Amino acid sequence: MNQAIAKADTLIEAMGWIRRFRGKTTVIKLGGSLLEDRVALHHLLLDVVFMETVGLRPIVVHGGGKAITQAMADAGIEAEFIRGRRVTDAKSLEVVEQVLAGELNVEITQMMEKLGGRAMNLSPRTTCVLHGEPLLDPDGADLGFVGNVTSVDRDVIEGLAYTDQVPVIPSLCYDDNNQLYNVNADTAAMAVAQSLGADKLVFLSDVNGVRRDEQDPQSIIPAMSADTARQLIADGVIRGGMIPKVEACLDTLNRGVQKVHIIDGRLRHSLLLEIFTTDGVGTEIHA
Ligand SMILES: Nc1ncnc2c1ncn2[C@@H]1O[C@H](COP(=O)(O)OP(=O)(O)O)[C@@H](O)[C@H]1O
Ligand SMILES: CC(=O)N[C@@H](CCC(=O)OP(=O)(O)O)C(=O)O
Repeated sequence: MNQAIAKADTLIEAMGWIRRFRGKTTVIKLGGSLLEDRVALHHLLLDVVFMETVGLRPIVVHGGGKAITQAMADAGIEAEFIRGRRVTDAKSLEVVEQVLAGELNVEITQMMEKLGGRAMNLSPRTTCVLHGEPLLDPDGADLGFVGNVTSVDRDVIEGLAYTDQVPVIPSLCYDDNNQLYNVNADTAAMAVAQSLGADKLVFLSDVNGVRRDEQDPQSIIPAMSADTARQLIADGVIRGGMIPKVEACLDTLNRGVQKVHIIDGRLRHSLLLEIFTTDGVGTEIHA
């Protein structure tokens, strides 16, 4: 009996948070490192289904960097990255499209449906909601078919809320000439969050947050200012795949999204902990 009462207490405790965030949009970016861990992904999608069930509006944007690199290797193509972005020629783009739109997008949507939620895949193979243009590298490097999102079909995404469906969006966009581009998924999540005026943007990765020493989980920085983040990139403390993530956070804070978090998706219920507890987990970047 006491156990049942404790469960009821937990529900009552959650009520304040649920009221606070009901109807509010949270963009959740799933990284490829996390997508490799099916158990962690299962728990995470369960959190997303829970959020939707209690009236929050989660939107999932996903990458799949690790799976793309593996599929490219299988096709005999060597991966090359410049400042965390994959150089994408025509052949690589085919692989990227197959992995992101043909495989992961469908799998995530199906997993959510199996967990009792309703989800809708919005990909170039169904309904593409991201539009953009080629991304120009600041140092003039040729990135190939790498895109930058310039507009998002808000109406399509927001319309799904009326049918209780969670949008699931891969990081691909079309330009005006129907050319497809590979978009870094952190950048894509940022564009979606900005366009919808999201209340929260959460990056779920395979590290516990931004660390002073990449190898040392204890060196996590729980909160940092935009200036510190820029300095840590310049100093090389933040490198590789963490660069576009932090850059996306900085850009997002400039445009009115209130909170940006980088958290460990492998930690069970990290998403719910982030939203429904005072302390939160991972790294929060503030203006
Ligand atoms: N200062 C840092 N703190 C934490 N991780 C870092 C840092 N600098 C680089 N990284 C790397 O960034 C990776 C996360 O980026 P990425 O692999 O692109 O993740 P995702 O697939 O989730 O987008 C980490 O696994 C880590 O290797
Ligand atoms: C241009 C560019 O770099 N695109 C990314 C898209 C996937 C992605 O960003 O996946 P993660 O979230 O797992 O890093 C890529 O090809 O890897």
